[in-house]
Amino acid sequence: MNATPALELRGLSKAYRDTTALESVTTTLAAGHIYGLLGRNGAGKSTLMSLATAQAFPSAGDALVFGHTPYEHRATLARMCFMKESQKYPDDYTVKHALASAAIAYPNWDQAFADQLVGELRLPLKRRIKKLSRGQFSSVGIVIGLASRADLTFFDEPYLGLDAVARQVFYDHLLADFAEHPRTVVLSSHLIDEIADVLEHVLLLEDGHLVLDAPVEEVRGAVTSLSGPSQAVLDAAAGLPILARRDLGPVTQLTVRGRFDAAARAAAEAAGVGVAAESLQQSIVYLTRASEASTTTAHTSTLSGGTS
Ligand SMILES: Nc1ncnc2c1ncn2[C@@H]1O[C@H](COP(=O)(O)OP(=O)(O)OP(=O)(O)O)[C@@H](O)[C@H]1O
Repeated sequence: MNATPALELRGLSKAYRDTTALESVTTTLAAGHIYGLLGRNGAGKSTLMSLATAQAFPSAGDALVFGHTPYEHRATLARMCFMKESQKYPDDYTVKHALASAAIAYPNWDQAFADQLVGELRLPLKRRIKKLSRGQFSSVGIVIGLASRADLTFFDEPYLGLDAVARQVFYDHLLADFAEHPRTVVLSSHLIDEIADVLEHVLLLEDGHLVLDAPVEEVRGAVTSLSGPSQAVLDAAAGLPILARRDLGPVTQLTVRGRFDAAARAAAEAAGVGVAAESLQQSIVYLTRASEASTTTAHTSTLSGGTS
């Protein structure tokens, strides 16, 4: 595997007239992994992708793709694919035209794979792009994003309008094809739990700041909920940072930062305490709230996580 990072962002910022869309984002995306670029509406996800793919210029800082500034380097541009949620196509383009253009543009294009995806996603090849439903439009992006096999592929909210079957087709093919043809994939989303099983690493943006940059395995299960008789819950949580507490008469529900291994879980359960690892989405919500509360200056959380 190439040791040059797929993407290196150094103090990357983007300001529009009255909005700071991205504020001094610094991080490194190693080659050969699937990253989730997460954040609420307006957090800066699309802006980050546009800057990384040379579709917009930064106000400060830079984005290096495989060691090069992409807008100065044609060969690097050819290694990237960016499927935008608002991808533009010429007015008279049919699905077939869009796929034919992609076949020319992307050096690693796999036509057989594209044909298979078109079939599974039931895309009408002869229909004009502008006549497609929202889900069909997203499917075109999925076919191009996957079949291009670009070394660095960005999918900006790829599932918009897709039904459950089509979303599963996407996730299944992404994982299977990634295993056979390792590359770097960045998926933006605000539906964190839906894509959690696909991701290896999460980057969370809030108001243009990178507030979390951590492997999924560090985040998932880093927050645990305990519920049961108050004293037993407090005993089970001894020494762990408490992120939230709710008392309902004699019952207490605590959310703590920390993992419960099999022995700790068994001991807590023997004392009548229910133990549940929080989902990736809930863990991210709790951890970012906690980091906001404990520091007002440092923006990026790395997770050390208390364990039990
Ligand atoms: N061309 C522009 N001119 C002015 N402001 C812009 C422009 N593009 C984006 N912004 C602003 O920058 C911020 C970040 O926008 P961006 O589209 O990157 O967010 P996002 O995380 O992709 O959001 P969403 O999930 O809603 O797609 C928002 O406040 C947005 O309104």
